[in-house]
Amino acid sequence: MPHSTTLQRPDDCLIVIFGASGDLTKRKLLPALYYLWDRGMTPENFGILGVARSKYDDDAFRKMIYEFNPDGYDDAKWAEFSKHVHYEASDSTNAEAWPDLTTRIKGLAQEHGTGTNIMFYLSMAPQFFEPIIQNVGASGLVIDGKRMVPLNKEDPTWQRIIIEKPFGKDPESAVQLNNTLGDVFWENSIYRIDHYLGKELVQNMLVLRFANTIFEPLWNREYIDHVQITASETVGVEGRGSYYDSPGGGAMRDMVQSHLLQVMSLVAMEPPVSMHAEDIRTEKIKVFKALRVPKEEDIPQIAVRGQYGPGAVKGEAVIGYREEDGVDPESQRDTFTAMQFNVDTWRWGGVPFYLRSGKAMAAKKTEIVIYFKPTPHILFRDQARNQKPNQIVISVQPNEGIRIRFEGKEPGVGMKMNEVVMDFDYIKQWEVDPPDGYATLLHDCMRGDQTLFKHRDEIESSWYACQPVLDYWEENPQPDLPNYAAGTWGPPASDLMMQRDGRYWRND
Ligand SMILES: NC(=O)C1=CN([C@@H]2O[C@H](COP(=O)(O)OP(=O)(O)OC[C@H]3O[C@@H](n4cnc5c(N)ncnc54)[C@H](OP(=O)(O)O)[C@@H]3O)[C@@H](O)[C@H]2O)C=CC1
Ligand SMILES: O=C1O[C@H](COP(=O)(O)O)[C@@H](O)[C@H](O)[C@H]1O
Repeated sequence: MPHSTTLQRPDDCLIVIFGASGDLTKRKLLPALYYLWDRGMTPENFGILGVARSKYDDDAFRKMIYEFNPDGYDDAKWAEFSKHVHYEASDSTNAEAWPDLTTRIKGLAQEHGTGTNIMFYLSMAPQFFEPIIQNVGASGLVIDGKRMVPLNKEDPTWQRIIIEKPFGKDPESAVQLNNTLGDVFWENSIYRIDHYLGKELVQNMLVLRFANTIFEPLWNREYIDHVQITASETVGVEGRGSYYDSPGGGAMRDMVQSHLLQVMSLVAMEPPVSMHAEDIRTEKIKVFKALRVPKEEDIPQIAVRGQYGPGAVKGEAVIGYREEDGVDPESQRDTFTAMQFNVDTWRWGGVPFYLRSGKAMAAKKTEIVIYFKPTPHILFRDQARNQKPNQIVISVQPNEGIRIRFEGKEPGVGMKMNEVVMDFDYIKQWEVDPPDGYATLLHDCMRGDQTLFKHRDEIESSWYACQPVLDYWEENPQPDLPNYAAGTWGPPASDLMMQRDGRYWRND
């Protein structure tokens, strides 16, 4: 299936969301489905079934979703859309609940005329993934999960599963989860979601690189000095203290191993032979396989663990991580991680990729910065100290856009240079706010497009590159934690890591 931005209508299907009483469903999934429906991008025939243990019926569930964000829905349109929305109070982790659940699913498929196509969505905590997958497998609802291609074009029956993060907490658990999924579904029916891949400016990386001739010739070790990818957040752990402080939590697992390495793979991949999902994934997988697995002796130089203490974010006092509910007062968990990755390929030999992410930092921003090498010969000698490296800054959020920073002449007599910026501002250019990534990703799954979903090999290889650092941190408690005040750019060690290499984080 080629990756496409056309408004192709997906096949009829029933959407079954496990964990429907939770935060993700009301904050992201139902609004995204409403967004698609409002633009004619849902299937002609579709139904949505929310499943969780909380005691709602259809009407109470619809009301709960609507009341979470009434401004997000037009009343008349909601009345129409919500006819597609249903709820079953059931514990889907329990096999005994499944005969009734299966009957309800089949009944709704008949009511909405969706045939046997089903999109399952696991919007649950990770400990529930495996029992639910096994119960789905045993239900008999997955009739072609193991079929590689539709039997014929008149009968494009499918059952697909979207699975939320976190995808394991180490390589072993990721492999086990992949195996459980593989017992029920073929790889081409498994959609491991990463909402960062749904972000407009992340997808724009493919267009920037592969729809233009001016960038690609420079996109290699000859011209690029290093790459920085930052995802900083001003929020702390926001009531998720017990999850974040558990062995599966922390910034490395929550953001770096998952979202940031995915973003990095789009920066580092070779041009695919086509925009077919398989061709794009093939190139991404090669990047993950080329990720250097760090040696223990290198870890103190290439990885930094941070944890926020009390401070102030945007003028508001913030308690330290260790004071958060559900957090061990002596916790060693990383609320900030900075790490240097290397992609050991011909293109990227010697080019470090510095990734960092943290909670309770000075600003919310996600950006990719490509730093170019200095000119091979300095002509403007008296200005040499002002000459900054060229940069391409891809602002994923906020201020979505792409900015190219280069040297220009200041007006007036004499040759004084200064940094100037060519600015593609997404919102000014297109006069729209970027759609939420979940709308794109749900639409892609219903169309059978896996381009923006993760293959099992990507997940497993990304764990192999991160796990040595996690193990090292586990075995070597760090006495200086907390080591950054809330509202700052992270611990001094993160700046030192860059300075050792003669480089600096872009913190504007
Ligand atoms: N929220 C977000 O913004 C994001 C979430 N995610 C991921 O999405 C998934 C869901 O997150 P979120 O909605 O925030 O989680 P919540 O904790 O808000 O909801 C999870 C759901 O799990 C159900 N549940 C809890 N305990 C049990 C149990 N013992 N047996 C069966 N069901 C249970 C709850 O329903 P009930 O108690 O009614 O059964 C609820 O519907 C997670 O994997 C998360 O990592 C990813 C990115 C962003
Ligand atoms: O997946 C996650 O992402 C959010 C940040 O997402 P963003 O779209 O707001 O950048 C993060 O807060 C959360 O801890 C993590 O689980």
